[in-house]
Amino acid sequence: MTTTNNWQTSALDILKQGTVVPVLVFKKLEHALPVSEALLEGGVKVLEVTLRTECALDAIKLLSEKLPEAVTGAGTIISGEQYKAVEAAGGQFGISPGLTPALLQTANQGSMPLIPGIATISEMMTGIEHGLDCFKFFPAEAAGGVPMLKSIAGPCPQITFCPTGGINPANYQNYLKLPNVACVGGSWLVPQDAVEAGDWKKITEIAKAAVEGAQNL
Ligand SMILES: O=C(O)C(=O)C[C@H](O)[C@H](O)COP(=O)(O)O
Repeated sequence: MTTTNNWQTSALDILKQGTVVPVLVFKKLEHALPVSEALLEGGVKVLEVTLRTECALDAIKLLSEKLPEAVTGAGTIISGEQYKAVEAAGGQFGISPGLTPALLQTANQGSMPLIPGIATISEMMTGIEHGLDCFKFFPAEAAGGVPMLKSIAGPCPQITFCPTGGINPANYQNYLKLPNVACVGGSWLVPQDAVEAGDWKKITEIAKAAVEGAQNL
């Protein structure tokens, strides 16, 4: 069952727009703009706002309106209802930690690309059956890391990944060197203590270092 979708852009286009994708947890709506501006200043363009906090949808709406130069989407989508809510809020993409056939069917009826998470070959095959060729690999480090992605590239070289989970400044380049990895995601890019302290400069510095380190690998 290969399903075609009417997504406004492809999942691969989204993944290719930023080599490092911050996993954002906004506890307060007022943090959304300054944090995102600091990330843009550091060269980070794709923003994954997790739906883990109450203000997440409002943050996606705000960033979509105020920062058109960013590519704002949602993380932690675990239901079709959440997918639709993100779409309605103006999100440009959705990322989920895992996948279910119901979620994939909802996404295939929508206009927003979904990048669902997989940790096993069988989950990836379920995604492929629904017409997908881009996945989050989550939790990357715990689920086999770089060796797992190298193994998957054997039978399925056409599949592209955004590994997330346990990625940090010491290991992210190892992932980005793989031909089946377009970008990596992680919370290390936006430390909560910097957000709480309003240290936007620090967030720009971390972003800049990560983006520079991703170039010329
Ligand atoms: O919220 C989601 O949608 C998730 O799937 C989980 C996040 O992607 C990871 O929690 C990020 O992992 P760390 O960079 O190790 O903190």
